[in-house]
Amino acid sequence: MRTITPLVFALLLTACSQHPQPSLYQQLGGEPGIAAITDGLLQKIEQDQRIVHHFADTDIARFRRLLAEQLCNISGGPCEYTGGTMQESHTGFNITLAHYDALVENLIDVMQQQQISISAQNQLLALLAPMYKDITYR
Ligand code: HEM
Repeated sequence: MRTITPLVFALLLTACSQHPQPSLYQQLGGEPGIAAITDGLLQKIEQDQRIVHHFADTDIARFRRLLAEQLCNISGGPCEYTGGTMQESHTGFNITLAHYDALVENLIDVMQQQQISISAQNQLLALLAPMYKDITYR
């Protein structure tokens, strides 16, 4: 018994350490979760007078597809992002930091409504935050 107990303990420890943490993609609800976040964000943008004008000439179906691809890709999901770079896609729109903050505020509201954990929300926001340099004042 004395020799078996440490062995069992070691095996249990190994099993625990090999149990993977859910990826951010999984924490966001996988493909259906990201589809719901994207749709929710589009609805919020549509109602937000601070930023809706930027999308007046945008092909919304294409934007929806590319945004979902990008959220899937950066959160570790099995998707390829097929859109343009953030810099080229946002050039000429005169997007300010206030516009950027408005969009992020909408995204947080949507994630809150979808009951995404605060930890997962923060992980996604941390991935998006550095993009502001490529999106604003272009
Ligand atoms: C974290 C922030 C953002 C992310 C991740 C993001 C992501 C994207 C993606 C993936 C696209 C499609 C790229 C393509 O057309 O190839 C796009 C396009 C676009 N984004 Fe953003 N975006 C962000 C912030 C903003 C903000 C703050 C605004 C304005 C308030 C904005 C306005 C637009 C517009 C108008 C388009 C469509 C451009 C067109 O019609 O060709 N985006 N964005």
